[in-house]
Amino acid sequence: SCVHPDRPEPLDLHLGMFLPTLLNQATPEQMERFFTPAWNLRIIGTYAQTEMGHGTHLRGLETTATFDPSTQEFVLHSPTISSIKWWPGGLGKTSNHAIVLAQLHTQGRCHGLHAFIVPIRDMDTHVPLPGVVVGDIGPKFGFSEVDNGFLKLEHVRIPLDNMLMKFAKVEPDGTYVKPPSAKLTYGMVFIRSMIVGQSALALAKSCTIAIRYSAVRHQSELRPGEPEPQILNYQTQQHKLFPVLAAAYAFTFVGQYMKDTYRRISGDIHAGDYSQLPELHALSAGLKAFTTWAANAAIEVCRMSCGGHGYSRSSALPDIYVEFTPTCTYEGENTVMMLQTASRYLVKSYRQASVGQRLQGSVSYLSEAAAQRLRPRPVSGGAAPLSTQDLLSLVHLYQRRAASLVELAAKSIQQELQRGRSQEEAWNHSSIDLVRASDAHCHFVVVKLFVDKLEQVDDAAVKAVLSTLALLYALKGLADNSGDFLQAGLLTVPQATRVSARIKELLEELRPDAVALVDAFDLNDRKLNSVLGRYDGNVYEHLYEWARQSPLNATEVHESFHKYLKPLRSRL
Ligand SMILES: CC(C)(COP(=O)(O)OP(=O)(O)OC[C@H]1O[C@@H](n2cnc3c(N)ncnc32)[C@H](O)[C@@H]1OP(=O)(O)O)[C@@H](O)C(=O)NCCC(=O)NCCSC(=O)CCCC(=O)O
Ligand SMILES: Cc1cc2nc3c(=O)[nH]c(=O)nc-3n(C[C@H](O)[C@H](O)[C@H](O)COP(=O)(O)OP(=O)(O)OC[C@H]3O[C@@H](n4cnc5c(N)ncnc54)[C@H](O)[C@@H]3O)c2cc1C
Repeated sequence: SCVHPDRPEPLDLHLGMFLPTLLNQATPEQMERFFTPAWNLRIIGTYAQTEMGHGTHLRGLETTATFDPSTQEFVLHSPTISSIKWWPGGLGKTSNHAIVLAQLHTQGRCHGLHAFIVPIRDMDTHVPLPGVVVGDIGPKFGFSEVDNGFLKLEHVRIPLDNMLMKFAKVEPDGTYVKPPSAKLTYGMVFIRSMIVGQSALALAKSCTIAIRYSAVRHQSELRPGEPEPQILNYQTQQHKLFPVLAAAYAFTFVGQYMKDTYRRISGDIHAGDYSQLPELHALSAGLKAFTTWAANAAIEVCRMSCGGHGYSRSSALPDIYVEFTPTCTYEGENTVMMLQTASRYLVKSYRQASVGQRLQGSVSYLSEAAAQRLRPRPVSGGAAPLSTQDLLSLVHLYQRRAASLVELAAKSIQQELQRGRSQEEAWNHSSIDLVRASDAHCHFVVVKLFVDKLEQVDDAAVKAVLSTLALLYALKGLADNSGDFLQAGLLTVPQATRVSARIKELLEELRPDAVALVDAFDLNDRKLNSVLGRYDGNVYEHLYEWARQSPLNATEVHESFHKYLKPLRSRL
């Protein structure tokens, strides 16, 4: 990571999952035996959970770890082709250890998924150990620097104390001791929380490149006879890029919040208080999905906004895209994560609120919504007056949209049940609504955190421009999702028209500050690694320079001319 800052590389899983999983799930003795050498890079580890046949449905994983009390060992085994571990980063060639997730069998019973530390390569020769079949899975969409691997375990024996036993335990006689909370073994909340910050960084990089380049690039005529304007002066260009800029700021604040929340709640967990784990799981799953989906789409908007040069790898945007897009899939596929937030949290909370329970945390608004439903509605009905200036009223609007979509999803489940479907069938037949509800909930959380953040800004000028960005973020989201707001009776058609007009004004207001706002992300040229996004704006000279370095230009006449073209021509 020192050689390629922010680029994927073979040690990512070691640093991002192997070490943190040890920190969270290893006993003090295991910390000494594994963490210290891992910290010193003698042990290089990866996190091997996904199998060829299953990534999402963890209960469907097939790898087994069977305890043999006669030797005090676990026998790790991949019983089928589909049970071969598949995808772990750094597994193919780099790692000498893996944390393997396997179904624990002891005393003839299966106790579900547990984590085991499995040495896979000889510590001196790096040759795979007996019974370990390991290799690289081949070329991918991107990530070519990373040896994502496969791992087939053939009755591989590891000592009893290689099971991560901070929570669940196996005694020497094979007795299984349950963890204090079954949910602790899921893990993954750490990385999901951190991915939110990665979304912000990917957005910040992309819009820095696209906005700087749009200030350098001149194209077409705005007024006949006048010099070609900077493309950043076109309203459509601003409409593409300024909402991305606003989202980059929003997600930066949400990323900081997620980091703090993770620290706070994981502190409680270490102290034995698990009460906030559901909130942390729901928030990290939902915001991981919400921010990665948004960033994934926005990177491509930025790339296309650079015209032809955006397609050149010199822009850095193609690499940013292929390196970022797997965040929508790994660490929990996004749709599945949205459904976790919806089901396990929003719908459950909705039901609790409906019977009058007061809710805490990010869903407390569902209590208010439930209370409002009990009050008689005003006779006039209709949407409340909308202020395109007042951020707090917009937060409230997002909150009411989320509440209404949660209600819609919960009602859909109810209706499906009344039709005689089973709970699971009713659930599947409502899952489009459930994902929509989660999306709206996350959108509300993002808008709220952005607005909350403004309260902490003292500098009046900074506060003013950040407020403009927050307003743009909120109104653009309103315009993009106007169907939801209209359907929920929170917006009228004339109000929607006013929102579009206000967005245009905000774009114009932001134009003079746009370049300064991306400079404020403080991403240096080395980190951006983009010819189009250079700080000095000297794009064309360096584009020419970059092309001259292309391997095809190493010789004036390419060997293909002598090998193929010339002989072919002589035969014609
Ligand atoms: C799909 C689910 C969420 C559901 O699993 P399930 O066993 O069917 O569970 P359920 O019945 O829905 O829920 C049971 C219960 O467990 C809770 N729960 C679920 N996940 C967590 C968690 N992480 N923390 C805390 N709690 C969790 C749920 O909310 C449920 O709670 P409840 O019973 O309602 O109170 C889960 O299995 C899962 O997380 N799958 C995704 C797998 C994944 O994330 N794999 C990542 C592999 S590593 C990787 O990709 C590395 C990337 C490379 C890089 O970072 O560079
Ligand atoms: C670059 C990269 C690196 C990775 N690194 C690692 C690693 O280091 N370690 C590791 O263990 N794994 C790793 N993975 C694997 C990754 O975690 C899984 O691919 C991911 O969890 C998704 O699981 P899946 O592939 O089984 O997708 P699937 O679950 O098969 O998803 C396919 C489709 O089915 C849908 N679907 C599945 N279940 C449901 C459901 N219940 N409800 C509705 N729709 C559903 C999904 O929404 C999706 O549209 C990596 C993957 C990639 C791409």
